[in-house]
Amino acid sequence: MALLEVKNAGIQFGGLKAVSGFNMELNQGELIGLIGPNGAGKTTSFNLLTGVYVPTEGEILFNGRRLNGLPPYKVTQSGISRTFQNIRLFSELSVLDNVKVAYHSLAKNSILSSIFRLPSHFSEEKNMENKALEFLKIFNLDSLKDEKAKNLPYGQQRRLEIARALAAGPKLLLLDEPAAGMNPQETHELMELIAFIRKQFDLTILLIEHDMQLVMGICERIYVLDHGQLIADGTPEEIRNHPKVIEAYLGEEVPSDHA
Ligand SMILES: Nc1ncnc2c1ncn2[C@@H]1O[C@H](COP(=O)(O)OP(=O)(O)OP(=O)(O)O)[C@@H](O)[C@H]1O
Repeated sequence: MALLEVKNAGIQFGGLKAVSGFNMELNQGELIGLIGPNGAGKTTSFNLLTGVYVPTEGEILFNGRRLNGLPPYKVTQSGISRTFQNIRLFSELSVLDNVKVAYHSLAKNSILSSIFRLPSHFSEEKNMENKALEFLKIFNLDSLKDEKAKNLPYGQQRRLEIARALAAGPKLLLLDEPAAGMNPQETHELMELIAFIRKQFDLTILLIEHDMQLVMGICERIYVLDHGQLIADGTPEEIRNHPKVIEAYLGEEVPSDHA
């Protein structure tokens, strides 16, 4: 059984079909790209997968369970985490607290034990802090744990957002343009980091990315959207030579190794 099955899913806003008849199957452990020209429906697809939007057509199954209509926090609890195209951190909170927030949404302890500051509250708090620090180490952000998130350079903010998404313990990680705004060196390091965390945490990763070198270099398969429709899916080689993909990208960035 596929980890994620998207069957003819779509959403309409007024008269606009932002995404329509979208089919996708992700298997455990795959690293898959989702590409398409501006406005093709990529972020909308992520919003469908994470409960931000409820599909107006089709269905989404995760581990065989129907996700349609689940609110975003329930989707996170069921094992799907994401990052955003425009970084969404708690800018006034410390780097460490930004990661700890992810645990709070999953914490087993009751609100009462927090209010009355029972011993279990403190041990869970300590536990969360240690786990959060482990993630920060992986992302090379541990020395910045007390810094406010807003003071980090852009590339580090992107990494922090991924660390936070990972801290929620997902099986499926959705990354929306993780390399946006990064320089080539940062992008290269990010590629290595993504490959590493996939192995280390036994993740399945779906990646939206405009950097074609990144997508073609690390993804096993690629889905291509255009005007809300899936126009192709296949290996990087198949996608690179696909006539519909080439047509969709005419006048835009052409997906090649050297893009
Ligand atoms: N909440 C909404 N209400 C109305 N239209 C929307 C809404 N969300 C998305 N759209 C429209 O759906 C279409 C797809 O947008 P989307 O942001 O998913 O594209 P994208 O492929 O992620 O583009 P980009 O690469 O520019 O980020 C666009 O025409 C957009 O204006």
